[in-house]
Amino acid sequence: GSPSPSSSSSARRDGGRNVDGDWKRKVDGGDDNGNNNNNSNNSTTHHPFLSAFPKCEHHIHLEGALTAPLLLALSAKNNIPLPSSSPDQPPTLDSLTALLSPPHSSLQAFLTLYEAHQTVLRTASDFDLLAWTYLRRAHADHVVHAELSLDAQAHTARGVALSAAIDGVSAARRRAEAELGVSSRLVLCFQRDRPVADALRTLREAAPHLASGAVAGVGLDSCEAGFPPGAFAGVFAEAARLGARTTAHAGEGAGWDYVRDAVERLGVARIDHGVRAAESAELVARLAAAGTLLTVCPLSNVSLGCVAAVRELPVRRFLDAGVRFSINSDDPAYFGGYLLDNYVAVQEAFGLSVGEWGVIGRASIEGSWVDGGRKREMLGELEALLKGFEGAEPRDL
Ligand SMILES: Nc1ncnc2[nH]cnc12
Ligand SMILES: [Zn+2]
Repeated sequence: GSPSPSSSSSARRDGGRNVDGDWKRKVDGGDDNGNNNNNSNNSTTHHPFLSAFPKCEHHIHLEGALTAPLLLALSAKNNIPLPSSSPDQPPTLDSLTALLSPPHSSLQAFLTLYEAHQTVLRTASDFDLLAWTYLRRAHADHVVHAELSLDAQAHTARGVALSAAIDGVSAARRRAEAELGVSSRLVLCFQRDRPVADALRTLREAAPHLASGAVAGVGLDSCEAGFPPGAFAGVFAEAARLGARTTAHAGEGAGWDYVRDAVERLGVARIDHGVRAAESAELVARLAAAGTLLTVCPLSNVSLGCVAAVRELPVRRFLDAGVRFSINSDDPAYFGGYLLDNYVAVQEAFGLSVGEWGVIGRASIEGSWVDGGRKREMLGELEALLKGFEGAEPRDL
């Protein structure tokens, strides 16, 4: 169906009384002022600088923001059963919460669960509710700009119209801009373990949405090892001709050579994850020289066993080498935290200075897919914050 101008009214129509009142509070994980109380430590009270930091999130899969309350509500609304360990024991809030909680045994094990869960998404208003719930939660972490990924093929393969998914997300994005002042973009990700021809078909179907601005760019995700980026060179060349921004997951589940392949053969100016690029000094120098933005996802990398702990990530290495990167949540419902939690985890592991956070913040803003005016607005807020905390100790940030 077509999206309504107000996502709250469309959600109400689809979800009946479940979508109001208690349910809404549970789904949002917070009270009606947008204060969150789930999935989080005392980040806000203990980290005045990181809480107030104007954040750009570039790597968040909307399907990865399907929290346990949202899964239960959409499963009931659309009459789609959730996978359960036993047929006569439907999942409960507690059992689902446990299932979603990290660690996950592998990227593939996580992806299998994630794909099973997203079958509860059927209508434009479901996508609207999902995107709005995420954007509202992100706003509580002072995310000022968000670039939202969507696995288009996973939905169209289940019979959901591409335009329904896109229209639903667009409605939530408009509302977030109007009510929260959060700017956002939509990124359609091709799944690299599906045929290249399928990606090309999806790109062509998305062309009108690229032209309208409802879709800003394309990405490449899913199981990485064995599916090198170069296979999609033709798709990415056509996407660029259509005016799409481009990014690709690389260097998460496979090695640094996949990062090089994505840069060389897909021509991307951004890499999602990219942390294994640190294994090649030559590639590190090249990424720094090109100004390529890596969208690093600390809690994701730990949750999927890519690294044993956040302190093992090449954060210092990248800062020292001048590699630009942003910090991101990837799939917050599955990896134990939203964006502020990821910022706090980085600070606890590395004890960065105000100046180093300035470098990260500027790269995040400069690397966002927004115009110069929006960048200047966000930079102005960042510089004012940095000035206010000049000379502060890392432990007080
Ligand atoms: N971390 C991840 N890696 C690859 N594909 C994904 N899709 C959602 N999350 C992903
Ligand atoms: Zn990802």
